[in-house]
Amino acid sequence: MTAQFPPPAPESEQRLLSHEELEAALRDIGARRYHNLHPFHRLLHDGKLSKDQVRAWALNRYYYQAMIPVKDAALLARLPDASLRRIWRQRIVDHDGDHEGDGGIERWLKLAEGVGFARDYVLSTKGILSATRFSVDAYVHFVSERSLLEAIASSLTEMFSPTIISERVAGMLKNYDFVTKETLAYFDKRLTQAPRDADFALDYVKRHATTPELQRAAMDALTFKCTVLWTQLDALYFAYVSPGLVPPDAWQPGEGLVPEASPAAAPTGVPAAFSGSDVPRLPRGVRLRFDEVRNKHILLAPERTFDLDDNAVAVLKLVDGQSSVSQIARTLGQTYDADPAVIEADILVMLAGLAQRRVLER
Ligand SMILES: O=C(O)c1cc(C(=O)O)c2c(n1)C(=O)C(=O)c1cc(C(=O)O)[nH]c1-2
Repeated sequence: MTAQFPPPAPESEQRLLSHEELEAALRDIGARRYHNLHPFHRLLHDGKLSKDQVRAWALNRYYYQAMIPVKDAALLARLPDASLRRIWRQRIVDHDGDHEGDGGIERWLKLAEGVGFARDYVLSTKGILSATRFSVDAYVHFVSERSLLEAIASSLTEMFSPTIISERVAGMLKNYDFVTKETLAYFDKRLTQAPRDADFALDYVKRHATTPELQRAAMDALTFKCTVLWTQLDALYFAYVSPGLVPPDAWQPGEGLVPEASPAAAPTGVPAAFSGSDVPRLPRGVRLRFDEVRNKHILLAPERTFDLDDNAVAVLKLVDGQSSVSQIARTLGQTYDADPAVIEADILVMLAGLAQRRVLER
């Protein structure tokens, strides 16, 4: 039997690269794997996403932002000398700020609030996708467990971020009327912070990757980090673009938002309860629609969508601006062979909920 030997590594993996060659190899990884190439980012920058899809991005990315200083603190704890720690600790200050209301995390919260989220909902991280959590946590673990060289090399994606940030900010301002320059203020500071951080990390990697094996480890670390970013966009695409399968417990459009002021609101802000003789109707601009991608009915309101359960769909199909609640209950009673009085009681609760969210009026 012929023994199986692993194929010899290509020459580039065995030879010690010059600093220029190493940098070129690292940049090549970014050119092929950085998240600017992901379809979700293309859609985001080209203005092809709905407001809810942009919200899903802002909400999920918050978790990345919140964990970056945790990752940097793990790395800082492993740095052996004060001169390195002095440099690295600036990253934590950049994200956490020097005082309440300052720093990158705070600016990202403003971004999330700018697209409609309630701050506490974002801070709770309740609605983020599990895949976001897994990939961000994997980055923190990687930096805590691998060699210092690999930990530092994994931050080198920042070499590529100024280009994507410029593209993103210009594209989003041009294409979304609900996005303002103030909302995107987070990115202003990144345009100077990222190159400063990347220069330091690149210099460190060049000086410490002194064997072909160490150079390979640095390249692998950068590849891993590109995957961390890419996976987050895969998860967003799958849940909120196509096929549009939002996992249980993840954010559903309409959740965690600050209620928008609406002229249809009652003066007290809370609409009075419906009665059987009321004739419910959809306010102007609100429509019942079948979402082909998600294969279910949704209520489409300006800048918002609401998921509906089967009962709500059955009722809303009969909301025609002419039938009273009691008439709708009678029709459903006949259709489902059920007691109209019981149905009416259920409908009244459901309609009150929809009216509170300003997608139903009388
Ligand atoms: O907007 C982006 O596309 C983008 C990318 C990256 C990156 O490449 O890792 C970072 C950031 N932003 C960012 O804002 C940030 O604070 C950051 C820290 C790090 C890191 O690995 O330490 N990457 C990034």
